Amino acid sequence: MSSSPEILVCRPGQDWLDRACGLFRDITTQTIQAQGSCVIALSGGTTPKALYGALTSPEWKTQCQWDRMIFLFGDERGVPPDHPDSNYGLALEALFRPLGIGLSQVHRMKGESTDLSLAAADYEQALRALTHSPPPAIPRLDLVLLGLGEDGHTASLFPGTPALSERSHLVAVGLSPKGIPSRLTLTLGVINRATVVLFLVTGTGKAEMVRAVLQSKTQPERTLPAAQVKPDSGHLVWLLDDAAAGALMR
Ligand SMILES: O=C(O)[C@H](O)[C@@H](O)[C@H](O)[C@H](O)COP(=O)(O)O
Repeated sequence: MSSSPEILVCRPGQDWLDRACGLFRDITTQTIQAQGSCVIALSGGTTPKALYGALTSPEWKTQCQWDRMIFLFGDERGVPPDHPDSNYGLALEALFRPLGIGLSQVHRMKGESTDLSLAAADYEQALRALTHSPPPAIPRLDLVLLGLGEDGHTASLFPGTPALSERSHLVAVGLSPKGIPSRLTLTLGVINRATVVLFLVTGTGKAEMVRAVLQSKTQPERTLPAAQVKPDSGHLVWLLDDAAAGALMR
């Protein structure tokens, strides 16, 4: 079991973005120095858009070794890549294209599949092949970026859903709150095996959930997926802006 999470708090906006970019640069550079490449699972939602914009800015884009990175996704919505909700679509437009990252470095989840269970199995197979991790090994990703939902979900692991309790598969089908198969997600086994897990959380809307996950004394890990992210031996970092951290000091 790893030590307790490292919690970093910055002023909102550019301070938070600069700290996020600095962490991304340092983690990827150290990993590439040590092993020649860095396998990263990108998070979804809207927060990554600001991060990608900062990483592709003149200040940061020359500080990372992009050609040594392999990009996976922590989760994907059940939509085609050109849909506005696609996590891959956002990364393609805001990160991969601007940086000229070759699509051979990118492995997307096929959210458009009419059979999400098959898409999950395919992604699991690709993940195992990419990381040379045949069953029963669990791939060790170098960096997993995560966001936090206001209900405590992370990736597409929603409270009380089968994907959250999935222990034998690396990738599962995420159910929408209405119970409709609508997403693909890495499962906790993969996430908790990572060398570094970095939560990127901003805004007052997340403050109460940040406090519930990080400070609650009533065993939040029993119900809140984000509280179940406890890397086995890796490093867990929460990068919060003042707004998201606002309830921690109460
Ligand atoms: O595909 C997704 O929606 C995400 O992976 C999800 O876990 C996201 O990270 C959180 O819901 C936070 O989303 P925001 O960044 O939009 O607040």
